[in-house]
Amino acid sequence: MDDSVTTMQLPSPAKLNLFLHIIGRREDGYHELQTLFQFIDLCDTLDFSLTHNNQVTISPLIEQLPTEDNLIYKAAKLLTPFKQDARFGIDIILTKQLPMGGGIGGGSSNAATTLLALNVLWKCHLSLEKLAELGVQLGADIPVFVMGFAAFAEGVGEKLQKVELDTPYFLLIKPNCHVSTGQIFTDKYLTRDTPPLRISHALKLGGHNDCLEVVKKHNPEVNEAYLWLKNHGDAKLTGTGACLFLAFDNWHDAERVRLATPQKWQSWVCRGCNVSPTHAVLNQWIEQNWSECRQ
Ligand SMILES: C[C@](O)(CO)[C@H](O)COP(=O)(O)OP(=O)(O)OC[C@H]1O[C@@H](n2ccc(N)nc2=O)[C@H](O)[C@@H]1O
Ligand SMILES: Nc1ncnc2c1ncn2[C@@H]1O[C@H](COP(=O)(O)OP(=O)(O)OP(=O)(O)O)[C@@H](O)[C@H]1O
Repeated sequence: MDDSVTTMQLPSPAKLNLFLHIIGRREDGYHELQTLFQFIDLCDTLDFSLTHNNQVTISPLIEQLPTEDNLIYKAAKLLTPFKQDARFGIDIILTKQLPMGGGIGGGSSNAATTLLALNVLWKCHLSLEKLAELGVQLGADIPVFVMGFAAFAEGVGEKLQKVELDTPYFLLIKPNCHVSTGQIFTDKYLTRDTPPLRISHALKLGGHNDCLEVVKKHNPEVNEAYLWLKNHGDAKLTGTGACLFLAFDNWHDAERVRLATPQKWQSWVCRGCNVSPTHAVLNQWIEQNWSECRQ
């Protein structure tokens, strides 16, 4: 195998929940959702190098996160039984840009990117559907990153219908707090009875985020940032927070508000995407290395 097919660099994007309705709770504690996922072009980067030592290494270490708990490591271990050659290993370099505990799915995205890359480098030849089925064992947000299209999602977030959405610019703000998804979903004041919508209505009418009130209650700084952003338009919370976002028709307006954002909060202007940046780059890579991929 030549060098071009033993290394791969992929972007690992964030997602936004344009709305997040909780319509019920399953017996296992997981919640039945209706949500609209769109990717944004704010990304981590993962560099993969194939090895033949049967090891999975990840660098640099994420502070306070043992490698065994890193979703990248867990994703690699999930694919191990499907490797074409048991000696295959992988060295992964993670360049982190996405804030953690922000509700933008950085960890889930990293896991999905790893599944997609190793499926090719380790010649597992699994379908996207099979990778999504494996991924959901690690997290409800992983399937949408594996499938790679903007989607209306139901179930726990894994039943996906592809949608074509406007692609506005978003101002994204991260208040200085880390929200635990588990804590929000177990709060007794969380409302879990939004009536289910048909996809056509959901796309026409939009929606809200049922987690907002509970997240604001636990995190005064989210409330403060929400009130600030609301002065500029229809501010929304993504996932279980802490990140908030606001859509704009053009980059200049978004950047103008970003420049006015209190400096104590991290802020970005990014663009909504209907195709995951991971898939855009991966498809190019596969085209360039097609003959080796098929072996
Ligand atoms: C809030 C969202 O980000 C919206 O996209 C997701 O629903 C959360 O996805 P995630 O972080 O991949 O979630 P997981 O890692 O599977 O679960 C984290 C915790 O959230 C709760 N959880 C998650 C998803 C869901 N539909 N119902 C839940 O109750 C579970 O109690 C779990 O303990
Ligand atoms: N590769 C990874 N990158 C980020 N976090 C990871 C990773 N692997 C495991 N984690 C753990 O997952 C937690 C959630 O991180 P993540 O960046 O996915 O937050 P989030 O955007 O709030 O996720 P979600 O919206 O899916 O709940 C982190 O606090 C961390 O403990």
